[in-house]
Amino acid sequence: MSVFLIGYRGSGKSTVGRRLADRLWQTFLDSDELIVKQAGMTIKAIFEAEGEVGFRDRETLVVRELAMLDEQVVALGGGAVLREENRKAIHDRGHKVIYLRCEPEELHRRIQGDPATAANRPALSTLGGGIEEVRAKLAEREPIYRATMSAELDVTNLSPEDATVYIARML
Ligand SMILES: Nc1ncnc2c1ncn2[C@@H]1O[C@H](COP(=O)(O)OP(=O)(O)OP(=O)(O)O)[C@@H](O)[C@H]1O
Ligand SMILES: O=C(O)C1=C[C@@H](O)[C@@H](O)[C@H](O)C1
Ligand SMILES: [Mg+2]
Repeated sequence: MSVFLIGYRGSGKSTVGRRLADRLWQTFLDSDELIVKQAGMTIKAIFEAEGEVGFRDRETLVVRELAMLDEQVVALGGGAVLREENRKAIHDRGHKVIYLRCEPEELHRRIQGDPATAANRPALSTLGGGIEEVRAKLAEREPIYRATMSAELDVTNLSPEDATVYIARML
């Protein structure tokens, strides 16, 4: 069994995932990092060259590989559980899925405060990646995150360290 962290961009999946893996003495893997490594391109460049569908196809292959492993802490991309086949790959192997829930305003603050990552992430709609997009996409996705998760943690007011401790206790 592995632990998969899901949630919107900026919820802290990569930050908390790395800390949680250290704490559990497990390996940390990040689907976005694996996609970038395999493609040899940034996520933004993949979207530009292959469209969102091209990126999602790559993501599906990576999720399938990740779901085969055990004893890992996995941070998934913000849209990685949108496809039914990805959710099924994770559930079929009985992995635990933690949804890092966060208020849209705080997500937006964190995304904006991380310009290096932001430069490599494409907008997801014609709303252009700002607070309006975060609100709209989160409202659309939250039911999917919740239908996928084993448990939810509201990280809006938690430091990465506190979020890590809470998840370790939940597990
Ligand atoms: N609990 C937290 N409190 C405050 N800032 C945080 C917290 N967790 C993460 N951050 C900051 O928010 C930014 C985004 O975090 P991170 O990259 O871990 O998010 P993510 O969920 O992996 O996003 P993405 O889906 O884009 O990969 C980083 O600058 C990080 O330092
Ligand atoms: O929310 C999303 O759809 C995305 C989130 C990021 O983690 C990346 O996977 C990519 O930028 C798409
Ligand atoms: Mg990340």
